Amino acid sequence: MEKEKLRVSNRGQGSFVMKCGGSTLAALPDSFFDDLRQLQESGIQPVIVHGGGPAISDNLAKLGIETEFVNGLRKTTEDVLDVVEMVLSGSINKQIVRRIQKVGGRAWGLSGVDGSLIQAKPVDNSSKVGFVGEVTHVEAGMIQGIQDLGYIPVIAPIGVDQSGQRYNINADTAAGAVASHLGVSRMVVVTDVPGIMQTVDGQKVVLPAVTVQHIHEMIATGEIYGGMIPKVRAAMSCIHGDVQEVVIVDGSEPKVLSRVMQGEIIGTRIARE
Ligand SMILES: Nc1ncnc2c1ncn2[C@@H]1O[C@H](COP(=O)(O)OP(=O)(O)O)[C@@H](O)[C@H]1O
Ligand SMILES: CC(=O)N[C@@H](CCC(=O)OP(=O)(O)O)C(=O)O
Repeated sequence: MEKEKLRVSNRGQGSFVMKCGGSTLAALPDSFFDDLRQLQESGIQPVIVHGGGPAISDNLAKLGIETEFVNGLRKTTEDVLDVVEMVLSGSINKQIVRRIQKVGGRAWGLSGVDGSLIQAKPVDNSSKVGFVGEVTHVEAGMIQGIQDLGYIPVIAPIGVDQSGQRYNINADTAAGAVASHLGVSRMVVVTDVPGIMQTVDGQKVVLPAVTVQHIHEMIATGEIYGGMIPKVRAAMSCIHGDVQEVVIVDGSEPKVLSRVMQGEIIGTRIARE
């Protein structure tokens, strides 16, 4: 166990977890995936955890299944869960794999169910939100095995427990848990805004860095709301472990991933204080 932990943490230095939000997936240019491929070829080992919230909502609407969010989490009935798994583990996961392959990269898609990669239990307010899970364990060795074979792991955020029950996990939460268990030093959250924004003197500005205290204040004042809340929560919980920083960036910025990896000040950085 200790040996496995050491292997995992040594590996973390050359690896990063990228969370790719459903809000931005369709808009990501081929050059984004080409940048990712080049990073991998240079010896950096990316891991992707993706969302797909808008595509889930579209599919639920087509099927006439009602959907609602409780504190940012989708209320997940058995019917909703079927669609969530179909969209995340199926179409979205394979779409990302194909886009990486299209630019000559190597990608291996799987969900948290495969090999019990993401183990989960019901969230505390499951009586209100249904089959929504929180992560109890991530099989980091499996992710490394895929990396050792030369592939970029592309992970859909569905969790599973020992009884075989599956859970819908918010993708930011799942990415934070993967980053922590893998012991990477950095998580990059790719979304549709250039970072955490605040209105200063009537102008919207991107904050280059935020402290945990500032995040709490911005949530309290409503300046951080909706889909940004699970991102900052995931960031605050993973920077307590091996993860040194979480960077929130806009996926449409040219070469955004390599710029973050080179330490350029871009997007919003949440680091350990
Ligand atoms: N302070 C903030 N700065 C920037 N975006 C914010 C902020 N607070 C809330 N948001 C919202 O968070 C959204 C990103 O979350 P979300 O739509 O869930 O994206 P994703 O699909 O990438 O997870 C932004 O489009 C914006 O509407
Ligand atoms: C529990 C919960 O809310 N799960 C999310 C999972 C997808 C997700 O998080 O996608 P984005 O990253 O695109 O928001 C959902 O059902 O929408």
